[in-house]
Amino acid sequence: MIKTQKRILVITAVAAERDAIMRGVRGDDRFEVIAAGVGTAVAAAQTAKVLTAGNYGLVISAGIGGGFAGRAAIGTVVVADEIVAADLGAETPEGFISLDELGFGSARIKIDRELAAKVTDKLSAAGITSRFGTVLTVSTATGTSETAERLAARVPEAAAEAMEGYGVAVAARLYGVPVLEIRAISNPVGPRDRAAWRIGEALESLQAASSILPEVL
Ligand SMILES: O=C(O)c1cccc(C(=O)CC[C@H]2O[C@@H](n3cnc4c(=O)[nH]cnc43)[C@H](O)[C@@H]2O)c1
Repeated sequence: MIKTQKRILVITAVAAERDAIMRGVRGDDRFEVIAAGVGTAVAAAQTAKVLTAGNYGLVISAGIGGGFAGRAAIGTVVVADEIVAADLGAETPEGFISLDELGFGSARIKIDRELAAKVTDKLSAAGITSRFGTVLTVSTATGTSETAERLAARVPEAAAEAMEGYGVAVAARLYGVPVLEIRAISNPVGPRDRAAWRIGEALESLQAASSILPEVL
């Protein structure tokens, strides 16, 4: 397999996610892994700052995430086929209007299917339970069944949610660099029960998922 000579930028939210990924890629110096902070603004700004300074062939938004019921169970890995900024739009008495419907661009970023398939195929071969799915980017982590149901109705193909992917993807698109999003599921999307988040299990899955990246990219 021909490997990319360009560097690979991985953007996480927090240091624990960054460290799990660094353990996974085992010192492969093509990977630069940065804990940028929580949310799209800081994720986009940090991504753009790094891309301005370097020669990168791929950007990955990675970390833990919430899984939609019946779509992505705790400990499994979701590789995005599309990233959707699910709350970017306008609220009206009749319901939510997306950025696309408003005519202000798109809240959806498609992922290169071939590239994402290489990752999921390798994850499966390594015995890591994973799936393709749409990953939502939200500004507020879902904390009620009502919001979970509203988001699932708004984006029926949603498998997971997190808080940075769209920001990372917008910055990468600006620089013409392909993007992936990889989420290890730590909690269900639904009523907030922070004590029930399986962060350790998700970080182990994130490390395991990262360990296949040097071979596949
Ligand atoms: O407290 C810890 O030890 C710890 C270790 C690793 C990560 C965290 C986080 O809180 C990460 C926040 C990050 O996680 C994403 N996330 C996870 N679950 C959800 C969710 O249900 N809805 C939205 N986002 C979620 C998100 O990308 C946050 O930035 C703590």
